Amino acid sequence: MDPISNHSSPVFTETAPFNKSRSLCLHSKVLPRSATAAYSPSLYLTIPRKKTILLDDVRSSGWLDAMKSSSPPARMNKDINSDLKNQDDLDDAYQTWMLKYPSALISFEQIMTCAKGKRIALFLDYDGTLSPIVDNPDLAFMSDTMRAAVRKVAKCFPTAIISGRSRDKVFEFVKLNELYYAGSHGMDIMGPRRCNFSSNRTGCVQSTHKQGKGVYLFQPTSEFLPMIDEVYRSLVELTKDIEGAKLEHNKFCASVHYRNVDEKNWNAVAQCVQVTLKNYPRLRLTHGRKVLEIRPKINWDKGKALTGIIMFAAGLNNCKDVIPIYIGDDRTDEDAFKVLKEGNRGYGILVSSTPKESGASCSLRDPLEVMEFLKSLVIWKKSGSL
Ligand SMILES: O=P(O)(O)OC[C@H]1O[C@H](O[C@H]2O[C@H](CO)[C@@H](O)[C@H](O)[C@H]2O)[C@H](O)[C@@H](O)[C@@H]1O
Repeated sequence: MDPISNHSSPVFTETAPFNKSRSLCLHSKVLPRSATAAYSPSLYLTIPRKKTILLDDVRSSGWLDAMKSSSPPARMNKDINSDLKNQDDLDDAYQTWMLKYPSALISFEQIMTCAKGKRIALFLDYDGTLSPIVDNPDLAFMSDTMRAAVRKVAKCFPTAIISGRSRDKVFEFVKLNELYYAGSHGMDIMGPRRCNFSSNRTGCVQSTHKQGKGVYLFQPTSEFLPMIDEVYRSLVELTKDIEGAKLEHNKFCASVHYRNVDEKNWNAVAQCVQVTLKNYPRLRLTHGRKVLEIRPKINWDKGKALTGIIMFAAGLNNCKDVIPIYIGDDRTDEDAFKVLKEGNRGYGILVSSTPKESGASCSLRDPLEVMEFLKSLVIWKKSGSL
């Protein structure tokens, strides 16, 4: 597989021939149509009385279907025989699915044969990839053994975490200094000072991380912060009577969790989000696993973040010999899989225990298999197979 050849980023543009002081600037395509236009301040949001009209909106726009299919359903507790039969069917379906998305563990040797002589760059999603999905997002801790595996693999290959969570929050979970972090679905990238993110260009600033380390920050949507704050506050208010609904402020993105909401009330959650979005035309909706996420309408996602980190970070600027491996479980990870697939470069690995369509090229069943894969990478590197 040809890694990062024919690379062209629609987002980062180089302003000078490459040298150590090469700088980044944002291509105008990235910026929202009216980057400087004022947004409507302090819109007071209420759910209109004519709920039926909104409900129709929610149904016709396909939101409810998308919400239902956003996460594998929990196994139903029927009688044991039919449950076993269902399980057999599910296993068969999974095996068939794996013909198209082979296990990255089983295909490990094959993947590594392609990586021989090249530099691997590793990209990891957090929730559902490094930590199992749990009901309370505040308690999605990764295990110490997973942390140790990530620490070891990061010593062998440049490693980045690309998450929908805010960068600070995902750092609190992962707690490893030696990684790149891209929070808010890639809209908040932090790299060490040695990387080539440059200051004095749109969105690039020098900063100091909590531990006092010098870092570069790349935040293409920083102007949206007040708007996201406002939307977050409005949605907290709007959803406060919906039992189980939970708002999460992910800095450049507001997330409305409905995992713990009774399915009969999902309409109400969707209505709150839909009525809010109508007042903020510069924001858009994306679906995650039992979560609706509101984020800036700009040409930036996990795929662009992956491209940016490869191009300008970790000394990987001569990308031709870099082979990116991206591991993720969520719909938003599909943006990164797409970048790899379209560029015919590297490997997208989908983490899923149920069959689903994906742009990934192989699969892993769950975070435990992800950990096995990371350990295999370390063993491979240490065996000098490069
Ligand atoms: O890009 P990721 O790192 O995968 O983050 C995506 C979202 O993950 C979190 O929500 C998901 O995991 C929770 C904990 O297991 C689960 O309760 C929730 O239902 C899932 O959607 C996180 O809370 C979100 O903010 C992220 O956007």
